[in-house]
Amino acid sequence: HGTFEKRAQPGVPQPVPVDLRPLTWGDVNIIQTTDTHGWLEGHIQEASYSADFGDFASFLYHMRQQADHRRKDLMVVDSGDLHDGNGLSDATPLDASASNPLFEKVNYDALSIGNHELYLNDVAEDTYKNFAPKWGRRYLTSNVFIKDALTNKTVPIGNLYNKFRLKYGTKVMSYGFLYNFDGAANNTVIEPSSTTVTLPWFKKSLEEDVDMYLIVGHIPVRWAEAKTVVKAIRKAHPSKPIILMGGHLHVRDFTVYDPRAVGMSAGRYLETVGWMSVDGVHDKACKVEADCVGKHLKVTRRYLDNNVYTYKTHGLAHPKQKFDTWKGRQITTEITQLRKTLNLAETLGCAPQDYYLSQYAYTDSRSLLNLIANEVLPVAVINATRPNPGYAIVNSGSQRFDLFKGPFTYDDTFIVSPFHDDFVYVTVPYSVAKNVLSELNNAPYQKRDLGEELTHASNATLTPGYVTKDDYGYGGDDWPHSPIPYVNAPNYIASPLPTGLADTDLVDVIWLSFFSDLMDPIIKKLDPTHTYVDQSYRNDIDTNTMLSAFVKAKWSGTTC
Ligand SMILES: Nc1nc2c(ncn2[C@@H]2O[C@H](COP(=O)(O)O)[C@@H](O)[C@H]2O)c(=O)[nH]1
Ligand SMILES: [Zn+2]
Ligand SMILES: [Zn+2]
Repeated sequence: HGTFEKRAQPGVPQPVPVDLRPLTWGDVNIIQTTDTHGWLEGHIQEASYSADFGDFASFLYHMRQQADHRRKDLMVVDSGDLHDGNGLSDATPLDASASNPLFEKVNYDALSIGNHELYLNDVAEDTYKNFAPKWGRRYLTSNVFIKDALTNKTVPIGNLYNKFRLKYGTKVMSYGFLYNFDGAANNTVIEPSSTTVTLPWFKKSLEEDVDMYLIVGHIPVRWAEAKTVVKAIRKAHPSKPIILMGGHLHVRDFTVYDPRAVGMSAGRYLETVGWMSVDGVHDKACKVEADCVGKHLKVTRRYLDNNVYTYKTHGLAHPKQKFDTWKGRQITTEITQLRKTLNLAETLGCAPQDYYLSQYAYTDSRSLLNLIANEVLPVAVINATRPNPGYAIVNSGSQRFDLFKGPFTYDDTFIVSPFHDDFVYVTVPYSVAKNVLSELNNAPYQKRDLGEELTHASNATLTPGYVTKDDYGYGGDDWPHSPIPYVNAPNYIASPLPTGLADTDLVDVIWLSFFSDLMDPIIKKLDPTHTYVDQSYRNDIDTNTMLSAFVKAKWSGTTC
């Protein structure tokens, strides 16, 4: 094996190198990234995921060399959500404007759009005008449209579909589907996949002569929207292989729709790179489709930890071979330069301990959400000079990652809390304020189904990490880890409710403009006698800057 070279910061514990099982290659092989959310630098505080996008590019070079050696087809795909979660993509005035050019240096065969490319008009416009065209027909948006400001026409952001032929002869029909996302910017339209599959263009695309169908989508593999597309293709083609490379839930997952149709998603934040091999795409027995109905494809899946040891082990034909490529080094250099330009490593303060997003219950002092609710909101958001006491609420989904002990940098503000929502408020009687949070947390909301908590037998010498059980059971994780606990949190969290108040006393209820569409009806329901108008609470603090303001107020001045 290659030595475990770390890009992680000095002092970051190194995983004990292990024997990684060789990957299985099939007729057709697929490498997937999804929900990278700007993490092109990799994880400098977590050695297991410490490779950067330049290393990933070098890995792809070696894998493409192996595909040539084996004369097997290899596709590289991405399923969207390219920003919101890292300084590289979020520290520029227009999100992803500096990170997308880096992303474009990796040659993907098919890509699709994520919901994070669609929350803001200018980001959707930039994706349509500048990012999608860079990929030609490879940027797939079968059910995502934009109102073109120049022509005033509503057009696909990328391509509805793309039929292409791979190097060793596999003919692929590819689509890009987004889940039924209902929070998109008003210059975009998301068409339910159940509608799309009934349209003439889709039906006509099914008449093309191809060997397999590839659905690259920002769509959870087990959700109805995904199954709708698979079923529609299966109805037209009883045994053509169908491969869905999904995402959005930030989980490692793999599912079997039928003996010749499978779906996979490769986690999040460039922690994971998905590997799938499919044998049977060119099965000579399938002269006519009827001959192979129900005949299982031979599929393997593997969730690779994004680190150089993994890439060398699986990518190099022999351990002494040089791993770094010129392109890989160029990307790494540009990432380093961009981090400097954006000043991402600037230390704002010193975190006294680790705070975890999902490893501990929200009530636990090691929970990040507990820190946000009980310290950040009271210190950095609530304005104590106002006549009424404040009660601040945020959605737990606004917090994106763990916060580690030690130097807290400008980059960390985007890693943990990347969004820039304003705080708005209404002044209501305490009788209303005390019921708002429970109403919010009982509201209908697409909770993240992160799959069942894994209780794999943990081994003390294993580094903590993903332990995944999917439709093929355990064994998908390339690197054996001890499981990290996952604890669900309420969808909304709040600062402590003001105490000692009578029901008629007034309270400023403060929340993020991101979920005013939920809040306004709740306030109305709790106090039908009043018509409240949301007002801006303060113009100097948003979801992102509340964290930097708190760190400067409470954690600066101490040396780590
Ligand atoms: N406060 C905000 N929360 C947001 C915003 N955009 C997304 N979100 C949260 O993220 C999840 C979806 O994330 P994904 O990576 O799984 O697609 C969403 O459910 C919200 O909770 C935002 O602008 N502000
Ligand atoms: Zn995502
Ligand atoms: Zn998403």
